[in-house]
Amino acid sequence: MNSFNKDQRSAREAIEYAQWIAFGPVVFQVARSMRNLGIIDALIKGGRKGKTLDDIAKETGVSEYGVRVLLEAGLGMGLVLENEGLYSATKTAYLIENDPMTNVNMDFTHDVNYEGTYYLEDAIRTGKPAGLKVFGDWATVYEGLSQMPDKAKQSWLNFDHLYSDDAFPEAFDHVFKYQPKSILDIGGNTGKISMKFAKYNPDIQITMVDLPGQIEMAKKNIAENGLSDRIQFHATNLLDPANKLPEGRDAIWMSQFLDCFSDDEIVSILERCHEAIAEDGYVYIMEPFWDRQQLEASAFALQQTSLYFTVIANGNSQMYDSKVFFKLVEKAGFEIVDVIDKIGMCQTVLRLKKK
Ligand SMILES: C[S@@+](CC[C@H](N)C(=O)[O-])C[C@H]1O[C@@H](n2cnc3c(N)ncnc32)[C@H](O)[C@@H]1O
Repeated sequence: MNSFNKDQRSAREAIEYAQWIAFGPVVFQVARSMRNLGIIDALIKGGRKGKTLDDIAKETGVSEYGVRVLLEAGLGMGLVLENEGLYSATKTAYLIENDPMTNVNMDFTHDVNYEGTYYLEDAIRTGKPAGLKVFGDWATVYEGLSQMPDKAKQSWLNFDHLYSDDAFPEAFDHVFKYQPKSILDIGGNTGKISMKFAKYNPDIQITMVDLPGQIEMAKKNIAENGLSDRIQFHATNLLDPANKLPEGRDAIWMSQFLDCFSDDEIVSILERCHEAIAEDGYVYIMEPFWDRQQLEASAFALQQTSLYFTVIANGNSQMYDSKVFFKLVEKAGFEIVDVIDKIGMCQTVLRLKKK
């Protein structure tokens, strides 16, 4: 994919596009309100023939005024069609209502990022996640994740899981091909992936590494799934270079983890992986690199997700361009042995060995 090397819009399209950007937050809230108030659902149920504004107001219980302003905004946004007073839904409206990826992205944008993104400019100027204050007084979102309001936490988890869930078991086939006996799952979060490892292979010894708050969350989930005897825990903050990793495992797994760190922090964590891993072991990294996506829509979603890291998560990380990331891996003393694209919806799996 190389769609970023020329300006593909005519002057007229550029004017329209600039207005989309100028009204971006309004456009977003209109679509979300139409979804939440049942207006898109009513439009879809009206089929191609469509429904009158009155009918939609009666059906949804929203005032005529409310339906009118949303429908009119929806016309300009390409969500709504109008023919002789009858309103119907477009394909885009159908996706806003029914597409799981679109819904997870919208909820993540609203529940986690919307308020905080107001402070994006401050975040860029200071290198700090200036929007995180809307949730609490933490240095990074990860310290506060287990204490975030339920709705925000759920939308965060849904977002995180959407992009990694469908990468399994395909991603594991690339790990178990080399028959590791022990594995570190770094940044294991809820314990979901450690549990998948445990179920995939009954003999492998698993250690999950994460911050203390997440380890507590994971311990509970793992106990509820009856897998406590299979998984050990190592609570640590890897931002501190003095915090070493448990040694001697013959595989290290990190999925959607290193994107939580800056360039220098990634090198520091990988250097500690280098120290900790068995001499002939492999490090596996699963990341959604925006430059390795098949579709422009996927690259777009990842490029915009980077700003969540800037303003909410930690102020200094992102969804990486693989060209930038690969240099960091090599700087830490690793050689990239395999690059496997098209894992699940958007992931790439890297296999590294010590140089
Ligand atoms: C985006 S989640 C990845 C979850 C999981 N690996 C997956 O693929 O779905 C990142 C994880 O890294 C952990 N993490 C972030 N900063 C950390 C730090 N400084 N030390 C240890 N773990 C950290 C977070 O707590 C979180 O569980």
